Amino acid sequence: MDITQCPLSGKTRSEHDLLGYMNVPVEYYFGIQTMRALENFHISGIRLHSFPEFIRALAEVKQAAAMANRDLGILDAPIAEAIVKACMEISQGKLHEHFVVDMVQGGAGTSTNMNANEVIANRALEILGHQRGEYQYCHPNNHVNLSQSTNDAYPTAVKIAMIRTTAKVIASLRLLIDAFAVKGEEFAEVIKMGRTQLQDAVPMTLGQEFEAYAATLREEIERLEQNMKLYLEVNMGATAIGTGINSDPDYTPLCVDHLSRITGLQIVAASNMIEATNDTGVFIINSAVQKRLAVKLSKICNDLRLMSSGPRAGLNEINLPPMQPGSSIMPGKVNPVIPEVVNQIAFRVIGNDLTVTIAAEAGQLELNVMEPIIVHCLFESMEMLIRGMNTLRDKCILGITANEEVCRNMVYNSIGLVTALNPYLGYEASSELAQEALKTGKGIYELVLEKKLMSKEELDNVLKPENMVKPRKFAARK
Ligand SMILES: O=C(O)C[C@H](O)C(=O)O
Repeated sequence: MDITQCPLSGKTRSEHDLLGYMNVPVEYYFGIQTMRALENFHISGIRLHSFPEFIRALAEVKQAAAMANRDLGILDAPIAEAIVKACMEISQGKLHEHFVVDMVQGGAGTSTNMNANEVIANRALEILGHQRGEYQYCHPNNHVNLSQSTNDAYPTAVKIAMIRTTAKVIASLRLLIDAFAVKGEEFAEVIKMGRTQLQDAVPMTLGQEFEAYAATLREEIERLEQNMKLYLEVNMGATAIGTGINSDPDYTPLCVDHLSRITGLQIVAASNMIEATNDTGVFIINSAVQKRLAVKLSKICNDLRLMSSGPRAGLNEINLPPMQPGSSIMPGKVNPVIPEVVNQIAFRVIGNDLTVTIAAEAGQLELNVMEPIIVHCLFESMEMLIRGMNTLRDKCILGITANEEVCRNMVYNSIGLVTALNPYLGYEASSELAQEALKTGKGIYELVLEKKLMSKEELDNVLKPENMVKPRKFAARK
């Protein structure tokens, strides 16, 4: 819930901008420019306060800028201190309900930047002992936005928030990987049929299947961590287009130093500010990395749905924990709702990646004005991935059980078992066996003994689970 949904006293203060005057409810810490954005952008319905890490990062950027301006002597110390205090309150979680603009907006993020500038200015005014709206003492543009433009402050805040949100994605991913690894060990002895093209292939263990899920997801940690490092390069001091107009030559290093200390991140200034101001390459990579993770999660969920299909007329190799009645008409039916919802998250992340790609491509000359939709997509994808992975782990993976007998019977009744006899009988004889088994309905095991192709001891040894699920030494072929 944000402040615009709360009951108001009806009292207002008058504020003006280049378009004229507006009455701003006294309860609001934001001012006229945020009011304009509220009127203009009823778009996604998702407001800034849905992403607290973003608000925290905006406050940290504004704090670093105020400290650098104070150090340079271009912002009076009492005003700087009030701004710093207001920013610290916000980064600690206060006043988030006043960050109300829609995430999706025209104007390259100016509405977001002004929402932050106005809330900080009004809180700083209170700290200085003035009334909200008395901007002659602390002004959103003149003081809070000093030495900045949206075009450096906004992407810098986005990057800091992305680093922290990515860390949360990694934390959830690690827990999910651990859950798959635990199941990998639990199912280490469960022999089952491996399949390619959805046809019987060769045996494996269910443990190998689950350990492979852990392994494929483990690779994603490195991809996400690499991406986090790219976000450390920022363009504070670039101001509008990277030339640094209206900023002091010493502002960038000072601001970056303060920002590093405030955030605890090793932030560096971009070497080419013009490039850094119009480039969205880091967002493209981040989106691609998220898509890669989403695609892998979705593939795994497809597998879980297949392996748990049934219970009587499907593969029925595993049981997913039942989460809810599946059907309004079919009594007793239970659906794999958790993998299904994770599939849908993946579709959304894949769609968001396309949006990010198109928006990144749409940059023109010195700026990419499409950054708000990029930012919205990236945050949405990350938040959905975090929730999706937590849900998948807690409500599905940890509770999976194996139908050992079903898995084993499918191996011993399968024609695919014949592949294990290849090295002993040769491809031709094995093919004939497979065809006969198919035609007669007899098992491979039975046929080999019937035709005296191998002794029972030899056959049992070859078909031991541990001999079929990993490489082994063979005698030379004659
Ligand atoms: O808001 C600003 O500081 C600049 C704006 O994004 C613009 O380039 O028009």
